[in-house]
Amino acid sequence: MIITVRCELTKNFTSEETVHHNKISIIGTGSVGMACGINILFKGLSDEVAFVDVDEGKLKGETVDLQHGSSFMKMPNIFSSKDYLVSANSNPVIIIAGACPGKGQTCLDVVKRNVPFFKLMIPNITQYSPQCKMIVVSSPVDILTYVWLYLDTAHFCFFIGQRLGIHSRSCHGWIFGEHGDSSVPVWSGVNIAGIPLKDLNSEIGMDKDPEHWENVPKEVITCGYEMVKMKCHTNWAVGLSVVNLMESVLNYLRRVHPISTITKDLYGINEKVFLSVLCILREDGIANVLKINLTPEEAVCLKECRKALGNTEGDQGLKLFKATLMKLLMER
Ligand SMILES: NC(=O)c1ccc[n+]([C@@H]2O[C@H](COP(=O)([O-])OP(=O)(O)OC[C@H]3O[C@@H](n4cnc5c(N)ncnc54)[C@H](O)[C@@H]3O)[C@@H](O)[C@H]2O)c1
Repeated sequence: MIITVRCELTKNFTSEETVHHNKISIIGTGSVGMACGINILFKGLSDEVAFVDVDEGKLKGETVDLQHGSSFMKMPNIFSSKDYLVSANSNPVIIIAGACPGKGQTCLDVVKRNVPFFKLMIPNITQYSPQCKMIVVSSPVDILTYVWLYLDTAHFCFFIGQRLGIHSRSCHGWIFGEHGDSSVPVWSGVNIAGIPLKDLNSEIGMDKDPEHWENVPKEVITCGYEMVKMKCHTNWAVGLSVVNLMESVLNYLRRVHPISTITKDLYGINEKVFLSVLCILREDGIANVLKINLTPEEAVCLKECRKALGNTEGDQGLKLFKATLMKLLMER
């Protein structure tokens, strides 16, 4: 037997084989994938993280760069490969690979480009992690049910906090409905330490509001586009919000999050529709939907929002994407 420094330094009491209990895989090491990865590593949410990407050079570069920072991480087991075998026995698997809308492109263009990616990715993921939950972050927007509205609410609280000089975590308020122009800011629920801002300014968020708080939700809608103009993509806030939701699931936290789920007979909307509402998130997903009191005006806005979503649902490209995704999931 060759005497090495390692044998001299330590005495083995158990087998050297590493046993991992909790592995997360990230498919796609672009800007959003790496933002999610770094958050998971810093929080120590799993005891192993595996990355998969088609671009081997980038994959290796990102992995080695992260591994070199291991001393500063709570959990340093980072692996990667182009081969999905590296993702075996993961739960959850986060899918962040795929095309982003380029300049002048619509969501539809991304749909058409992302369908072949999904056809390739989902069978590979499920082959090695048949029991996994999948969290989809890739565009198009209506598949991002667990992400978008949560991110909008985070932006909403941030902008409120900026105006008041208070940390956004101490600003409570929500965006309901959908991600986009018809999203609904629930001003009646906005409060700081239980003090409703509506009690201090009864016109808050309305057109005649002398303080123009109605600009806050407008900023929420436009800030993503502004960031894309400045840095060509967005990644940090979405990465943080994805990992925060995962924390609720993985750590059995039963926290309340504003996230999209399929709803029926809620807030006067009788049809089945994906809407962002307040949900209790637990280890196996959404446990309950919280029914809060909306003002009649907010309820009307939510119905308008449902109509806007209805228009999107009629979109042939989105129908094609959903049908393909559902077929792939059913084939698991
Ligand atoms: N939910 C949100 O808020 C949000 C925000 C930003 C971006 N996005 C979406 O997330 C996705 C990724 O965004 P990004 O900025 O990280 O993009 P990016 O271009 O930086 O990275 C995409 C990565 O996916 C990889 N990839 C492509 N096809 C693959 C495949 N078949 N298998 C494995 N890897 C593959 C690419 O090599 C690349 O590294 C896009 O669809 C984008 O629209 C969502």
